[in-house]
Amino acid sequence: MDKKLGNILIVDDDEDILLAAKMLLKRHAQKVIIEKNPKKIPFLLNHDSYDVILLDMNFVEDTTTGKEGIFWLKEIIQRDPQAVVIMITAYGGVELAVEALKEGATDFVLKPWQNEKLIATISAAAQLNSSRKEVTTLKQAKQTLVRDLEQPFGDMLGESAGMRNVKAIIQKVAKTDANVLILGENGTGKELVARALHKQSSRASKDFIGVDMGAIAETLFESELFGHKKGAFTDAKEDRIGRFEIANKGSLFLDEIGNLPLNLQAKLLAVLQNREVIPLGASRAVPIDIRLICATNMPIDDMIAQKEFRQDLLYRINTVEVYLPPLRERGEDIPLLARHFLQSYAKKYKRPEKKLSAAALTRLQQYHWPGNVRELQHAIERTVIMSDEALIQPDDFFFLSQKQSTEGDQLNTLNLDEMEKTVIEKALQKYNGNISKAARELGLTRASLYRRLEKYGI
Ligand SMILES: Nc1ncnc2c1ncn2[C@@H]1O[C@H](COP(=O)(O)OP(=O)(O)OP(=O)(O)O)[C@@H](O)[C@H]1O
Repeated sequence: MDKKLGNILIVDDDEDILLAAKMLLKRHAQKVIIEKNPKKIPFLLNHDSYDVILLDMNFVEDTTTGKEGIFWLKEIIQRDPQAVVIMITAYGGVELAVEALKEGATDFVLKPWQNEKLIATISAAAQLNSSRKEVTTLKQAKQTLVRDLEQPFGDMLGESAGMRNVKAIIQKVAKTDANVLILGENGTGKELVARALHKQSSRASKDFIGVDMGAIAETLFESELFGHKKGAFTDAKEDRIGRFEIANKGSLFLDEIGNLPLNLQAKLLAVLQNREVIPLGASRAVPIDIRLICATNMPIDDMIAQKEFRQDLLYRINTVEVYLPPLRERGEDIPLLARHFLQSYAKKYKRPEKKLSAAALTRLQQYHWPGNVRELQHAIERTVIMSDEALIQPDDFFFLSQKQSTEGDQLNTLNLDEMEKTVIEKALQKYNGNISKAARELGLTRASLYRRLEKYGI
């Protein structure tokens, strides 16, 4: 028999009613839970989720006014505004029914009930519940998609040997379903490559869903990726679908994969092997069909040697590897990128288009760009806003390293890590410890800056 009524909870202080309802409904429902004592309602709500709740209007303490029923109805709705509650009463005056409906009840049945009528009422309520769930799921999927669409995403520029190599790999693998791992420092264009892979793949008409593992609290990784059922943990107030499910049939981009803790690496590996996810608190697995693209700026081979990253997971995610060289190693791309950013920011800020003097260009090519293309982009953006001249001169650019030298506070090391640490400290000093401002100045995301603070113990 089709158990389409789902999970039903019945709360009534009349044991005969409870047993009769259970006998009748258990043939149509997946599970029927009965309870005599309404005070158990909070406990029951915390421990399971119900598609429909049948609630008596009158309990022994207050037999006719319906106040106790309304009180428990409010309790239920407060805990779960989506709950579908049908009130039962033998004293079902119209007024009481209307009051219950106003308080959020879905429907009303009178005792003694006709079996067919009761089933029809519950069936309609269960359908309403599943529509509500569907709407919530769609809303969540839409929010994620809108966020992704809002991300700036343009063409990938660059004619250096390094960039030509990157574009050639993209062309070869985009059409396959091979898992791709993109390696490169922050701001080198890893996300751009991931999007290009999706755009040129057979999944292009489906979704590209990105997850920045560096920006999610460790405790939320699992629910974010795999989803959860209501009640799976304290804050799980409603079902939530994970990014794997949202990306189904499309591409899933896991940025900063090096941040995934070891226990979750094992779970991710199982998902990739079995091609299905089990949301937290769920008993059934959901099949998934995604193309996985991962990226990291971390030295993944060192992490494997240190046993911080699983070798077997690396083999799963790096069928093809794409390496993005840092901008300082592809200086010939700088003029092209700089002109492109000059043009787009002039348009964005409605400023007349400026040109770069030869000296300014040389300066850009000599700088070491720790924040790579993102830093160049921000440097140009600032110049477009600040400079009034049509021809941009070297002094129109502000770099952290320039500031240091004019302050007589030069870096006395050529060790990249030490340089980076010093530059980060300077940026924090400049902005009185404001992470967002320092990150923006450095051309890093907040998450990347946090990781570096941890790395250097700042
Ligand atoms: N080759 C390129 N052509 C044009 N724009 C680029 C190029 N590479 C990077 N960008 C731009 O630079 C910025 C940073 O790129 P992206 O976010 O892809 O870098 P990332 O390596 O993923 O950074 P992170 O490691 O910090 O997440 C974006 O605005 C992107 O559009």
